[in-house]
Amino acid sequence: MLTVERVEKSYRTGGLFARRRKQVLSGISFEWKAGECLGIIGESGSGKSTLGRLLLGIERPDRGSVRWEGRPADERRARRGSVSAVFQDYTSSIHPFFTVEKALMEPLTLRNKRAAIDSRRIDRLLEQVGLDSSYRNKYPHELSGGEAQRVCIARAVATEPRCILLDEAVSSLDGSVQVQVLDLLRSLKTAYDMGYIFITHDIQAAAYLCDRVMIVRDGRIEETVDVDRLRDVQSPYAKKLLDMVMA
Ligand SMILES: Nc1ncnc2c1ncn2[C@@H]1O[C@H](COP(=O)(O)OP(=O)(O)OP(=O)(O)O)[C@@H](O)[C@H]1O
Repeated sequence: MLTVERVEKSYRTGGLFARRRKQVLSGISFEWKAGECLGIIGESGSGKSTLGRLLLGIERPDRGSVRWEGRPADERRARRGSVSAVFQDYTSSIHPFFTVEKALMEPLTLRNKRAAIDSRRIDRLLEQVGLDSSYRNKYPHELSGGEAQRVCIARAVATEPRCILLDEAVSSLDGSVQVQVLDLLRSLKTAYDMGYIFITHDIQAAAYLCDRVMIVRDGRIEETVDVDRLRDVQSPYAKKLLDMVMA
């Protein structure tokens, strides 16, 4: 389980020695339970990716806490087996000189340095993301956007975490490829019995994949609602966001 309590985050503005700070997240508290698919939605600049980095322990909050199974997210032990991530920029997520096989081996060998990785494991991972074994020897520049993102997803599931955090992971894919990747995520969720934290500005994509969405505005949680009650949102901002999609 992930527990986020009263998180605050600000950044210095105007250079290294500037005193002024911009508040990016304020009073963020929520829980994510195993198996759940939680959408975090909001407009550009609302603080979604900053929150994602705090959940991954890449950055620390100024105040408040982010804990996986009770341990602070910035402890590697807390994250191991708990969470992995897929980002928007699939081209730079895979080392340009790594074959797909090497890219998939990396998280497995990091987790278990001494174990020899069974090559059937690589084939199985590829198969699960809809790619055949001929992809093992391809380099990132030989992959389409959808294929590269499938490899990133295979990397994320390789260590079988409880949760995958997806930050705008389908946003730069073409419409039909987006739906294919969302369908893939749905099937992997069942196969691996895991959940997602799905960060996006796209309410439709969030509604397709998630059980619950949290609407973030100017670094605060505006409203959290179950997807099947999305039409019942209360806050004027959430209503406006929805109307823009429904129009
Ligand atoms: N490392 C940083 N240093 C300074 N300011 C930052 C930093 N990271 C983010 N910000 C600022 O924090 C605010 C929120 O950014 P963030 O990327 O979290 O928003 P977002 O909702 O993910 O937006 P987008 O959908 O456009 O990626 C922005 O104003 C951004 O300029």
